[in-house]
Amino acid sequence: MADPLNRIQKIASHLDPAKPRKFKVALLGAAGGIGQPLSMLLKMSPYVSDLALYDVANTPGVAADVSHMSTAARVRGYLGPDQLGAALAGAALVIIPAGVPRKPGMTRDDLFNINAGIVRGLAEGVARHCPGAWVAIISNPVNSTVPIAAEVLQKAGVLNPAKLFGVTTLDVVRAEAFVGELTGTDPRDVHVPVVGGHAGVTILPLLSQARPPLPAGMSAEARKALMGRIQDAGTEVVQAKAGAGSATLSMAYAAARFADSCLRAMAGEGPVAEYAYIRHPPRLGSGASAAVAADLPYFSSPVRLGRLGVEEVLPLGPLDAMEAENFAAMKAELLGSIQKGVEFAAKGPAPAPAK
Ligand SMILES: NC(=O)C1=CN([C@@H]2O[C@H](COP(=O)(O)OP(=O)(O)OC[C@H]3O[C@@H](n4cnc5c(N)ncnc54)[C@H](O)[C@@H]3O)[C@@H](O)[C@H]2O)C=CC1
Ligand SMILES: O=C([O-])CC(=O)C(=O)O
Repeated sequence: MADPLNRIQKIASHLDPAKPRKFKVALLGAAGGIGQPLSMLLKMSPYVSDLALYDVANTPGVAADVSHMSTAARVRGYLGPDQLGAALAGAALVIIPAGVPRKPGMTRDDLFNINAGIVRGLAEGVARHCPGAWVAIISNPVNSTVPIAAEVLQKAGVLNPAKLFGVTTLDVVRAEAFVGELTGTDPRDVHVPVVGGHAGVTILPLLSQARPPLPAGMSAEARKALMGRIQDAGTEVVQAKAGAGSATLSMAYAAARFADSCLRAMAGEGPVAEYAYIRHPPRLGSGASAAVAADLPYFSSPVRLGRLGVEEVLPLGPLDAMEAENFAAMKAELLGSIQKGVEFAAKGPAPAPAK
């Protein structure tokens, strides 16, 4: 068990009293199924000085409601494109869950036609109003929306791949929950790397690296079924909600956890270990990550976050036969989704000017 005094000293040695420890966070899509509970969780964060809640509908009510919580973060609501600039100005972290969710029978890619344009417009706003911010994209299909945002930021000359993330934390959270249930362990003590992308076969849980390990007697079929459950967990929720949307509460939990990692890293408490869908290489990484990058320009990877964003991309570690087979199977789909996003950003109609 870590010595708490050592931990405090380690944190203190990273802290620079001249550097800020609280930050403005802008949440775009704040009135939605994810946005509302995430607003509440962000209002509880000790790292948030200002919480800007932006949406095209209903933000005055959400902001009024959340602002009555007796925590320190100052809350303001922003409604519609005319107020996007004010919501973003000064933001250190922008979280984007804006867009439509799936209904039963749809794939995440079926959301592309609507959500691609939404993310492009909001990324334009980031480029104009807070070009140095960290940007965390939740809107699906994440495998394509992150490349779209990257292209928009690149065109504007402000892309820093170390600060652009697709949020895949929900996949990690689910793997922790399911492995915890299976092994009778508190999920907070479970560690399962989940890499790749955020749709079906592109979600690759590395169960061979699970801690605690899966039961020794677990059959290959049972391991495959567990991998399949993690990959299809989003669909499990979509079907259970039967037309009323997709995961919102577990996603808000996952996004709050990812935001906490980003803010702790910004505050100088790094290195903070995370998984996120990033453009490779955000920095010159290890040999292993460079090898991944050669084939797949975007990949959800184990990373270490510091003040400047992704400071290190860690190797994936050894894959067993089932994982290696899945890795090979994901490549074509992931590359296709990345290409679709890049082409959309390059060829699509010019976005409406962000205000
Ligand atoms: N990355 C992940 O692991 C997950 C991603 N998602 C995705 O998150 C997205 C949001 O899901 P929900 O919150 O359930 O949907 P929702 O429909 O409940 O909320 C979306 C919100 O976005 C707002 N919005 C639409 N266009 C906008 C714009 N141009 N600017 C600002 N706000 C805008 C809507 O007014 C609405 O309040 C979906 O695309 C969903 O697929 C959902 C769960 C997990
Ligand atoms: O499945 C969906 O459409 C929403 C999502 O990304 C998830 O729950 O992982």
